[in-house]
Amino acid sequence: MLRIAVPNKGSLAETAAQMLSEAGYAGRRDPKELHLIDARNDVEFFFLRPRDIATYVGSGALDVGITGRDLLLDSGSKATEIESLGFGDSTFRFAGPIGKFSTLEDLAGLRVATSYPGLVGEFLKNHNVSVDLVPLDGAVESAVRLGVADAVADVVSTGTTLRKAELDIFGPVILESTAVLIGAPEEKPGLATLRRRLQGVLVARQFVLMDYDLPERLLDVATEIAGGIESPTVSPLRDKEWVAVRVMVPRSRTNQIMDALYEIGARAILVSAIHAARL
Ligand SMILES: Nc1ncnc2c1ncn2[C@@H]1O[C@H](COP(=O)(O)OP(=O)(O)OP(=O)(O)O)[C@@H](O)[C@H]1O
Ligand SMILES: O=P(O)(O)OC[C@H]1O[C@H](OP(=O)(O)OP(=O)(O)O)[C@H](O)[C@@H]1O
Ligand SMILES: [Mg+2]
Repeated sequence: MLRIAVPNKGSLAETAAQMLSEAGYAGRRDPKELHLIDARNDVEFFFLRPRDIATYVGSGALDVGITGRDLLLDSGSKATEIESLGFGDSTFRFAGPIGKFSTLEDLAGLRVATSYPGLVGEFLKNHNVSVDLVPLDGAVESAVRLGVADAVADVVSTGTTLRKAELDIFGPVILESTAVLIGAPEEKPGLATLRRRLQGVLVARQFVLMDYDLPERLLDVATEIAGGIESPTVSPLRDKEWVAVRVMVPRSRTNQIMDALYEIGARAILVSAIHAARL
């Protein structure tokens, strides 16, 4: 039975649970539930703090887990990143009082507050800048105003928290993070099925099906606009000069592609959602 660690709280928890449910796995009914056996799918879920997941997986106590790339690197665990899961994107940045710092070197010898000391310490070491790290549990943006640090290093998503604290980002990007599937040093049977299922969910989220009718002589031009994953499916119509075409297209480009196809002469363009996929 594959043992899977899933975030029980925080930014990643809801989407992770949703993704597993779309992949056909059982979900917990009570948000306080910490353990769930899904016998039908031969997996066992452990709901843990996202920060701790890399530790459990790295030690081999659990086989795989869902966490943030930043949390994985911060933990120093032996777990490895298997693939990104298309949600929980964030950037990890330095920030300080507006206009005070411009380069990483400006931080030398100063106090930097963070709740990711492993990640930030490693980054600074690689850049030969020595600072006094101030480890905090969260809300690190307040550390400058309250005088316990000169700058912070933290997760930035919309930037709202930094603006409210009157801080500004500076220096190089520490890390581009996203939710990732991580695995124990030794690969376990059952992992391939989980990966295929999660990839199916990603495909279903990222693509739509597009059907349209087209004069056959325009097929090459239409294929330039939307080529599908391998190649478009083309079916005959009763009118011999026309064909029906079906392609998968990236959801984010749906309207541009519809406009372009209409422009060259496609008609009856219909878009439908994909509920599940194995490519
Ligand atoms: N806006 C965001 N705020 C915080 N973390 C985010 C955000 N967007 C994505 N993440 C990612 O979520 C993970 C942090 O999740 P975690 O549950 O530890 O923290 P949290 O959402 O700050 O929850 P809490 O502070 O309540 O513990 C990291 O991988 C981080 O990059
Ligand atoms: O750029 P933004 O969209 O404002 O998001 C980033 C902020 O969100 C997170 O804080 P969270 O609410 O998790 O509180 P915490 O710092 O106590 O973890 C993170 O630590 C940043 O402070
Ligand atoms: Mg937080």
